[in-house]
Amino acid sequence: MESLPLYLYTPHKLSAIINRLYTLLHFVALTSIIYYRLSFFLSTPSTPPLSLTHLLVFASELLLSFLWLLHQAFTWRPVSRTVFPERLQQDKELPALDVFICTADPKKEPPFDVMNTVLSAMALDYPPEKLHVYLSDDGGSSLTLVALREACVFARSWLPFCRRFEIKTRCPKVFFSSGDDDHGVTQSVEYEEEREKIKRKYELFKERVHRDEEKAVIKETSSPKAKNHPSIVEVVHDSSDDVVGSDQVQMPLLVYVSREKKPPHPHHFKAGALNVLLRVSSILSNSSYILILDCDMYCNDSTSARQAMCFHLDPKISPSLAFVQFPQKFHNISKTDIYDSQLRITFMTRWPGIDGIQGPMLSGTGYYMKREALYGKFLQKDLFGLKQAFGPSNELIMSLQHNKQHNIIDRGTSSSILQEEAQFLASCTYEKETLWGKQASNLRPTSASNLIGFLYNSMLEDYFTGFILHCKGWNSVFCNPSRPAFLGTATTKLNDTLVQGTRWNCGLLEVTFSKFCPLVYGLSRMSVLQTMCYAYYSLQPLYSLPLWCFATLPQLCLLNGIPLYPKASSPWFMILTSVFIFSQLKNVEEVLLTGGSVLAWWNEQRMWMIKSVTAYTYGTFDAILKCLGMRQPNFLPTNKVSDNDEVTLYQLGKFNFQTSTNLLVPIVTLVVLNMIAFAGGFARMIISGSWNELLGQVFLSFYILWVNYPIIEGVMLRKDKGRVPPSVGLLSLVLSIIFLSLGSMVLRFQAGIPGIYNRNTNS
Ligand SMILES: O=c1ccn([C@@H]2O[C@H](COP(=O)(O)OP(=O)(O)O[C@H]3O[C@H](CO)[C@@H](O)[C@H](O)[C@H]3O)[C@@H](O)[C@H]2O)c(=O)[nH]1
Ligand SMILES: [Mn+2]
Repeated sequence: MESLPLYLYTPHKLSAIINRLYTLLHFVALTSIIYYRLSFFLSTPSTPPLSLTHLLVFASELLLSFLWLLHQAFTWRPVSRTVFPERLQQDKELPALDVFICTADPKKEPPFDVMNTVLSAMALDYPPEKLHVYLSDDGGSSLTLVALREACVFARSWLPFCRRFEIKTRCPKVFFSSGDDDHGVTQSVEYEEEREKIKRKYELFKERVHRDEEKAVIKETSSPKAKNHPSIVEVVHDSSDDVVGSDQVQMPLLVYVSREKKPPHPHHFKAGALNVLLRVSSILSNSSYILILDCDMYCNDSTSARQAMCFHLDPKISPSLAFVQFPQKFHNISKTDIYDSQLRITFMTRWPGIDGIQGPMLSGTGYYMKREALYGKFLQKDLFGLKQAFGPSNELIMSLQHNKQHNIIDRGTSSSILQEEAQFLASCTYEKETLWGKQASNLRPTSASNLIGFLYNSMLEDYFTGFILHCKGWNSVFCNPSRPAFLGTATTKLNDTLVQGTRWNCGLLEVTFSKFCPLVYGLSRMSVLQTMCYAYYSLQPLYSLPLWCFATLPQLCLLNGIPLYPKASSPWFMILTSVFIFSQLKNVEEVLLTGGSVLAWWNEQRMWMIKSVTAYTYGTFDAILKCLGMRQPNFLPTNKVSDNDEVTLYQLGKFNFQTSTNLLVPIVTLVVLNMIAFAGGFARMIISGSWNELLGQVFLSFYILWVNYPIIEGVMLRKDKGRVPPSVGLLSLVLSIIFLSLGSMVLRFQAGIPGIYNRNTNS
């Protein structure tokens, strides 16, 4: 008898039809606009040189159109999936699971919160003897280690409590602060008593960790240790210690890993940390599947592992399935979400779309990875080759061959040799001359197109590693259950959002500039649609060019009375307007369909503009400098703590302009520039009656100002701490005036050359 399917796959046919129709219509309109521009340029070929402004605007239109086209791949075949974990085999048939949690900085990532993530992972609804939790501490902080030991003690009470009362929220901090006891067992006196008991233990645990944190703050203000320390591997809890049958509960294996760091050795940030965990875990537990979590991403649904297994254990898709990706969701999103911190479009529109092609991109956290996918397909017998690829550790090589062996359980922790070996695997020289972190296409003929571990080429290790996996023919699936499987901490400060965005976009361009540029490398290795999706991301930072252009040049021309767009009375104007309106309407439709509001769409528009002229722009510079070898890569972990004022501003939906000047000046300058241009242009339009020629440009400025009203407010109206500092406002005004005066001079100089502008007015 055929068993029931473990999951259901639902293509969204109606959405697909609507999306494709829209794509087609929009494509025709865009082509006609390009035709219009070209015929305009070619109509009077005898009068060179062409106006630079026209060319730049046209180039921007082309680039925007191209990015739009690439993006259509995400909307081509949207699907969704439903899982039936209750249909899984018995517990004893489930595969072993390792959980990797990374932390890097005890100040930005408070140990107590990290421990809550660890506890939520230990409490996953999975056979404890098959669950192994690893914490990587790149900060090398004794604080984290001590906190982990405390967490382990608390887990002895917390885990049985969760299991006994079928608690749903297994992150203790959330459980004790939310007040709703959403447990599966009906309320009882026994439960209440037990809850009180655990709560006291929890408070004690919290107190201890916080006390240590405070002590540490006094002691070490800046910790040079983070960059220079030996490797530490400590098995905090070994499940073979648990006496089965006694009233003591079984607990998962819990291991603390702090890899060695020494100044001249590159440590490759998170990818490096994950690779160390891969090696260390391979000789301790060597589970076939791995859940990867950022230290702020707690497990909000303890059944996520079983949900993921519905895909990994499905005989039809399992052989080629590399990972099951859950969306990143956040516990601290405010109603207005002014910074678009929830990354709605990524996880609600794009991932369900790409799931209908070859599967979602790797998203850094909240995914269940098949270990084998990260080990490449090496010839099993070639010991020399294996050592060249994986490094000198015999234990590690053995683990590759005995896939299901749980070394620590088989041999016991007493094996100090194993401990030593783990330390060796976490040393900073281990990877020298090996293939760890490399995409090995042309390194050795025997390992053609192989990768080992998470790849180092890009700071966006997730995007790049996922890309290479897909190129190698692996698939992924997107699992988006109604109860969020994981919840993280979203950025609630403009500065954090933009700094993070700069890192991401730099990471994307690092891939674009490499020989793995998705548009070229991907095309021969995966479907056109999947390539388009990856190419879209790899070129996303280029939005900065057209957005800078559209925020300055039409405005400059407007002030000088030079039209750039067709006359309002011409049919071309209609086409241009409808392209604008329909693309916005389509956007609104998407936002509404994914549960957002019109306000959310409006906020997304603004953040897209802001990010384009800051994060995308700086990310591009960073990537170029890095390519030229003029800049070292740097992964500054995102802040996971914020003070009360910041949170209040965010909750109120008010922009917090306490942002580094580098990031703030471009935004404010462009807004001020548009204010001047709009005022000047509008006046000119009224006085000279040239509305027919200038309407397009006046509207563009108006639209930019309308969307960015909160910035105007921040410069001119607000008096609170979060306003735009007057000095920045002044600097921006000066910069705008300089740009507009210099620009006007150039335009006048160009206009001096006969035959340039006189023909524009005829079009
Ligand atoms: O040298 C480092 C730097 C960071 N991390 C850890 O990496 C994780 C992600 O860092 P975070 O500062 O939270 O960056 P985000 O930009 O918020 O993270 C997103 O983007 C990253 C890629 O830039 C992905 O790796 C993440 O999974 C994804 O959530 C955190 O747990 C850090 O502790 C390390 O372990 N070592
Ligand atoms: Mn993060």
